[in-house]
Amino acid sequence: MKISMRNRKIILAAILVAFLLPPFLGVNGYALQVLDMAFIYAIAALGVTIATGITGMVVLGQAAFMGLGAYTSGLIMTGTSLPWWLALPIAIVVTGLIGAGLGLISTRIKEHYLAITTLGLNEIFRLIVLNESWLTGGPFGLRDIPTLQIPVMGGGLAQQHYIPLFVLTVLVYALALRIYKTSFGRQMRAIRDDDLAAESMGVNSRAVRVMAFALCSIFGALAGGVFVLTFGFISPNNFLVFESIKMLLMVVVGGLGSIGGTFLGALVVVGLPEVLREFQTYYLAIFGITVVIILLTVPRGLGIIADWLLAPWLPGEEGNALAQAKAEDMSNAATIEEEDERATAVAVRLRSEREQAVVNAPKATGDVLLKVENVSKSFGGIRALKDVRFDIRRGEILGLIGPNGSGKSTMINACSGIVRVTAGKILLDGKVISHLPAWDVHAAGVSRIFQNVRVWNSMTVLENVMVCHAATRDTHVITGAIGTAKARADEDMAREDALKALDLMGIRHLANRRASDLSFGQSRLVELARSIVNKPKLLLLDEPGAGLRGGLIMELAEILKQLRNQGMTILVVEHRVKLVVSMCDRIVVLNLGDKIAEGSAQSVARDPVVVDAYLGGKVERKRRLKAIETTT
Ligand SMILES: Nc1ncnc2c1ncn2[C@@H]1O[C@H](COP(=O)(O)OP(=O)(O)OP(=O)(O)O)[C@@H](O)[C@H]1O
Repeated sequence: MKISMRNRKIILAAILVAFLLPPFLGVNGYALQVLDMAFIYAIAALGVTIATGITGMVVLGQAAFMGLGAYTSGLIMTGTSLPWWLALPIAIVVTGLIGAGLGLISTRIKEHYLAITTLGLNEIFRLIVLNESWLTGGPFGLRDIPTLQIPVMGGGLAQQHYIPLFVLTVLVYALALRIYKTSFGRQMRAIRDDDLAAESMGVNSRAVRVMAFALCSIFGALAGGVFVLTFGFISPNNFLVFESIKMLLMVVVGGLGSIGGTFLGALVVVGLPEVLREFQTYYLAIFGITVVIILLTVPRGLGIIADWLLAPWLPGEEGNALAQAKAEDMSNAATIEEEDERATAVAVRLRSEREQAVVNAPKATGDVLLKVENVSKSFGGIRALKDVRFDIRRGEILGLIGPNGSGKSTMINACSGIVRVTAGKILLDGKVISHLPAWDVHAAGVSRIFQNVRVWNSMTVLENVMVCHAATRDTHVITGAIGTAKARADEDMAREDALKALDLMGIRHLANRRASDLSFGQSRLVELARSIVNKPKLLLLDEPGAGLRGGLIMELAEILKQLRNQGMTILVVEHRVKLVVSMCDRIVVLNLGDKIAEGSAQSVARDPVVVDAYLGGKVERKRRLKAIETTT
């Protein structure tokens, strides 16, 4: 049974209202205190979800950020006469700045090294707090910090804080959901799915990682500050490495990367051990077994429930892919024959459009757009490129061919900023780009597709294309989340252009489909749409026809010609000689890293050096045989 988005909103509203009821139903103070704790941890764990689940950096030091926020606000309140509403923001800013600084360092560390490094943060924090006892109270902690009294809520502190804490948690989660959908959220997810593809599509992975780290620490500091206001006492034991691991467990139980799931994960990890306490010495073992059962039965964690409920606020019509939605997608998926028919129809449409447009098409000016000047690239002892030089003229399609291992992909990677050249330089419009990071090369006007399809699988097709649009790239995470008029206008522009690019590829109908559910050919077209949405000056294509069938190859050739007619310059690596000859104005041939020929398709095809390189010495052997035959 499919429940509509409207009904899901109603169910969620009912659940939220139910959460407000316990203080009015006579629930005891201890249970309320456990729930208060769960809300605080839910806020801190959300930081881990942003850094680890959404951006893909394994952060195991969240307890240290939580402690930093707690101690900073506690010290301000006890040491000065500043009220909590000033102490808390100061603690958040201080922790956020420290988090951003650590984030800057962490961009140089990846995967498990980052996990180990951030694990060390807990110990560094603990030792500082223990040793600087003149300030922190050492092992005895900070006592008698003024708690937040809200007498109007009635009852003890746990009761007084319950509703404000729940409302704060809902607001923080709503903010995170907004960030998730903004340009910044898309960039975080693109980095997690495939950082190399993200960087070469213009995402400044360094800046995004630093900001994600800062956000993680800010959520930790907020939780720490609220912890102080709720309990009025902190000690190093509240922020041990075990707490960081507990928060990671909340994120995993909640389904890595699921915002709503993190809340459920926090409820389970904080609440379940308390429920199981009656089993005394066995309660932790039972808790562990329950968590394992949850993860075995629902590998995507409790996020599967939360994402279903939050689908109206998640990207794409269906939110995160549920089994049901996936099944529908599969049944809607086109058969191979239908796909071929559609591709052929698009190719025919594009051809007739091109024939009509060709009269008005901007002519190739012939001036040099990209200059490859004596470029060499070595990988250890392997010389992938040796002193290669050629030009790409504005408005042409230049083919780059050569046998396997001749250096074609390396050349494309060098032109797109993914590999640094060992010698020589590459200039775009007279400016050197070979020393720039990939995202700056993209901003300069160079876009690309990869030899193996590299779409961002967890995102929708539309989001895949919108990530690459420059208009929203610089939108700040805060203005994006607030939704200022400019941020909204940029977002609209990016969406409109992305839909146009999908239209050109004939796949607009797939806009809300998750990229992981696409066929190979469809993914290729998404990659192409992604690479042209920013209207690049130069498009680099590394074997765009690889893995495509007849109809799609025809469509691809038509699309490329169409793009050329619109004034785009294209460098294409392709093995299919027929495709190269039909598309390219000129061809450059590489062999073992050397440029061995350059010219029109016909002249290159007749060049004996090229034929020899492709046939591996057969020409020479034939010539010798012929010489022997004539002499005998
Ligand atoms: N990252 C790398 N590390 C080490 N060697 C590399 C790396 N990338 C490429 N090479 C080597 O450089 C040479 C050129 O490789 P490249 O992938 O550029 O060739 P290609 O012409 O694109 O080949 P193919 O047509 O098979 O894709 C090969 O010998 C390859 O093994």
